[in-house]
Amino acid sequence: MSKTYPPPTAVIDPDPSRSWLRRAWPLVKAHRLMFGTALASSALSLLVSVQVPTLIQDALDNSITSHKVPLADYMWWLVGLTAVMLVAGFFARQLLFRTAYKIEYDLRNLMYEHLTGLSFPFYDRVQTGQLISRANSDIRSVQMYLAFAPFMLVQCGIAVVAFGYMLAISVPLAILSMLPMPLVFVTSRQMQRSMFPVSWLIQSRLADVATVVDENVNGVRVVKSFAAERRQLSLLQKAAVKVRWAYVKDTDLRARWTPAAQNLPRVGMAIVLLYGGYLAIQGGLGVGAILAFNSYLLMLQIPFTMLGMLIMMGQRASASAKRLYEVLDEKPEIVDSATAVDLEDVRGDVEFHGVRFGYADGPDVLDNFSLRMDSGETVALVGRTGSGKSTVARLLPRFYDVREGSVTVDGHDVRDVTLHSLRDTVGIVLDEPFLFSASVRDNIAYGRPDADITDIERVARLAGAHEFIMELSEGYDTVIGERGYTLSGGQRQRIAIARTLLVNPPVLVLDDATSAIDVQVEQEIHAGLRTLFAGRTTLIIAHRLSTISLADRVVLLDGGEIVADGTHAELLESTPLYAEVLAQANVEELGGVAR
Ligand SMILES: Nc1ncnc2c1ncn2[C@@H]1O[C@H](COP(=O)(O)OP(=O)(O)OP(=O)(O)O)[C@@H](O)[C@H]1O
Repeated sequence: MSKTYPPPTAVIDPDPSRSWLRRAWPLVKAHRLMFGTALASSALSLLVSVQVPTLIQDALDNSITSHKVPLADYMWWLVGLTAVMLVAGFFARQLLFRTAYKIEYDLRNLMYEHLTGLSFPFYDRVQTGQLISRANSDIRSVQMYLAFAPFMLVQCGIAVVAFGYMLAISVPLAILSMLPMPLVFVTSRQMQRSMFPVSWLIQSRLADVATVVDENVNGVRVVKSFAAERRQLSLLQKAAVKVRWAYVKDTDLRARWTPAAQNLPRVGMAIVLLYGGYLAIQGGLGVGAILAFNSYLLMLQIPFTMLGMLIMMGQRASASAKRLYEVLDEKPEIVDSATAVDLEDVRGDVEFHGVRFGYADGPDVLDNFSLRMDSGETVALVGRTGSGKSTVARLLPRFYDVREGSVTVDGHDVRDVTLHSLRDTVGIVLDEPFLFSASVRDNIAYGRPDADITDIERVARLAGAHEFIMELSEGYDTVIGERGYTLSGGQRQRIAIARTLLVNPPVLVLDDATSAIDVQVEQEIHAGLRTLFAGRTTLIIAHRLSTISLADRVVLLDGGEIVADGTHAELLESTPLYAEVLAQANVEELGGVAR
């Protein structure tokens, strides 16, 4: 049963000329009620805590020293204030962290939603693994700053109130006791400044370790087949040593700076003791006042050390936000045009007309490529390796846009129809199909999650997958290992064919989709494949003679354009290159079998 999850409550401001904080502001604003209550509760709790030293001072001076007021009065006041601080502190923390995690949820979903919407050219260009592992820490640092910086500012604001109380007790003592505070600020700022680069280093080195581990795990089959475990291990060790070095450096710096930052305020206490004590001896100040002063000084120390941290967090968040925005500002290249219409009642006439295409800024892969496929026709596309066959396949569902010319389905340019309806119309099966770590049933039903088991079994039979699925330990409920590695290449391909067939697309593209299926098994499923192709326009990219024989027509691709078009027998007769390509492909296959 599928459950729908709430979408992000806000999006970032799209104007890239604005500061990162302004652009992120809508994320905070979306939770303003909760966040505002958190900040108000925190301010209340802090305001009350500022009263406590004064209360103790009065208790000392009025009850203990001079017995003017019963001590119990102060005790009840203290109990009352503590109760308020408890409740306000609870709400402050609860709501603050909730806001922080909501912001994080929004940011993470925004990123993921955006990444999902980006087109193939982006994924060709960017190292997505690094990007996603970095995104996690970037999201965290932006979230921390957005939620905790205002919280820290409230603390700083309360420090001003505390200082007001100190001034009310004694102006000269207040000023004198504050003398070490700039030093506290400078020290903590220095501390953060020297630790900032190291914390960056830790993050990027951790990302390096993650990459090595990821490659080791995902490439485990290559690693083991070359017996390269030692080499991989030493790569990992090298990366791990670098992480350790950075952590040790971080600890060194902490050990050097933290005691100074923590103990410097004691200089202020010494001043209070010395000058305050002098004033008390002179009779100008009560003992309670000295005690209250010390408490206020401690309260003031927190914001002064925090300011340094706040600046550092701001720098980090700004760098992180810029990286996130780089992705969020990336515009999907392949999108529905404003006037896009749905492809409906598709017959399946497909035409490539004078297509010129190349990847990114690269050279043309296809040049003046024209191909017409009538509804229901099965065409095999043959060509040397690298001649652009897969590229043709990718243009049909509009994974990429052509540089010149057009690709049409039923006469509609693929750029004029909605991507959704186009991709429902054109089913594509790749040679290395990606399967998910889910049950066989869920994998086949990927394009139609509500399909019932009868339909799933029907397409599995057509794709020649039913028999081996039934032999799996739990049949259709067997969970496939990561990327489908618990199945053979041919089995994976058959599941992928079934998955596409379930959607019942009127146009089908098989890009080397049966290459890993045993020649004999392929022959066995030919009857099924023929049934599949009947009634839909099918483009088969294949090397094998047996697969090519399923087609009504064969076209030969060379130098980015079609050089021959006809039946297999005609091409064999008229075009020496065709025979050459076939011979090469089938020799390779035989060689592969021999190896
Ligand atoms: N994503 C990509 N980005 C840049 N260039 C690419 C990309 N995909 C393919 N190419 C280039 O385009 C050319 C055609 O590749 P294509 O995969 O279409 O060939 P093919 O005929 O299917 O080859 P094969 O039979 O080996 O699968 C090649 O030179 C290849 O290097």
